[in-house]
Amino acid sequence: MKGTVGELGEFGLIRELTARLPSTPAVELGPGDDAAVVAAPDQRVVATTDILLEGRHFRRDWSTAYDVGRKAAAQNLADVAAMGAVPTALLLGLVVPADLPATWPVELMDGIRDECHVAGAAVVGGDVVRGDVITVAITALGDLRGKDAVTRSGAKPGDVVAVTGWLGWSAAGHAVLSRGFRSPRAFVEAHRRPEPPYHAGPAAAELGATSMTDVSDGLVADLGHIAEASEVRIDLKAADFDVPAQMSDIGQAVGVDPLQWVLSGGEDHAIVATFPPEVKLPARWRVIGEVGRAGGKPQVTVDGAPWDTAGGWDHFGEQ
Ligand SMILES: Nc1ncnc2c1ncn2[C@@H]1O[C@H](COP(=O)(O)OP(=O)(O)OP(=O)(O)O)[C@@H](O)[C@H]1O
Ligand SMILES: Cc1ncc(C[n+]2csc(CCOP(=O)(O)O)c2C)c(N)n1
Ligand SMILES: [Mg+2]
Ligand SMILES: [Mg+2]
Ligand SMILES: [Mg+2]
Repeated sequence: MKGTVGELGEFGLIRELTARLPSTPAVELGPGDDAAVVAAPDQRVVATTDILLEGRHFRRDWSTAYDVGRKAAAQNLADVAAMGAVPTALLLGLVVPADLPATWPVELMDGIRDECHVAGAAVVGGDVVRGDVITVAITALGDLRGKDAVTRSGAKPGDVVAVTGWLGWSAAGHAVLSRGFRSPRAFVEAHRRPEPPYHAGPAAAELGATSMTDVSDGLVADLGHIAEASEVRIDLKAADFDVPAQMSDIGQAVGVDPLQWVLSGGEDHAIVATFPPEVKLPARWRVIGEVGRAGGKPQVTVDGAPWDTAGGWDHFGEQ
């Protein structure tokens, strides 16, 4: 495709974007009208939104448009899964400058479409606006299939804490990229394209998870939200985390303790949940700690002590 977004124009761009979407029988009415119509057999809908901003969440010299699309969709679809729901639909709000090559938003859409396919969802609409900074604002919807949502507030003292998915890989990849390197590839790829374990969300709900969240900001920070909402203490054991040898090598090379990435690196969208101790967890779940009584202050401890550095990303913090 030749030319810029400005040359295509608003409706030319919308045509190019929507032309790339498969027809999906589950969606009653897709893009093209004032709004979409999505079936909700459950009569409730799980809804969530997250923004990716150029410079803050991605760099065009680090990630392709396709990568950004995969990541933007993943970040939202993981939130749906973390409620115990199955992702169904997604809407894309897109801000782009007029001089952006038209291939960029088109490849972004390919990435979003493909990540939706992984999670079983469909793109049902969106909006495009001209602006100075590329902004990808996604809203995702999901289906609870008649079950209760798994919130952040149900953890009970005595529960076990378990996680599935990657931890620290995206942060290690970010450390590599921000020092001007492009390898080790596995970590750089993890930063560009997280792989949330979508099916683990609804599976955890079926197993009887008492609380759940995805790890977007960092494990300690995100478990901190569970500790606060559930009014409990969460105790983690560092020895329960395996730090891959290659991650340790990167840590050595850049002078960072890799446990920092595992415990407070975000953007891998692992799923972490609490379960009653009698629940038999499938092998994909790693038990990493337990829930205790808050004793005054809900908090997350590591090996018995409060985690003393930042537990994760804060958009207004010092990074
Ligand atoms: N501008 C806002 N208006 C209303 N609610 C908001 C706003 N920003 C965040 N929230 C709500 O606050 C809660 C926490 O938001 P947060 O973005 O930290 O969660 P998250 O989307 O799971 O994490 P992340 O954005 O790191 O992926 C969510 O329920 C979210 O809907
Ligand atoms: C260019 C660039 N610089 C820094 C980072 C790291 N980063 C940005 S946002 C975020 C937390 C999740 O965001 P949110 O809370 O908005 O979901 C992290 C770890 C990046 N990805 N790209
Ligand atoms: Mg959010
Ligand atoms: Mg989340
Ligand atoms: Mg966040």
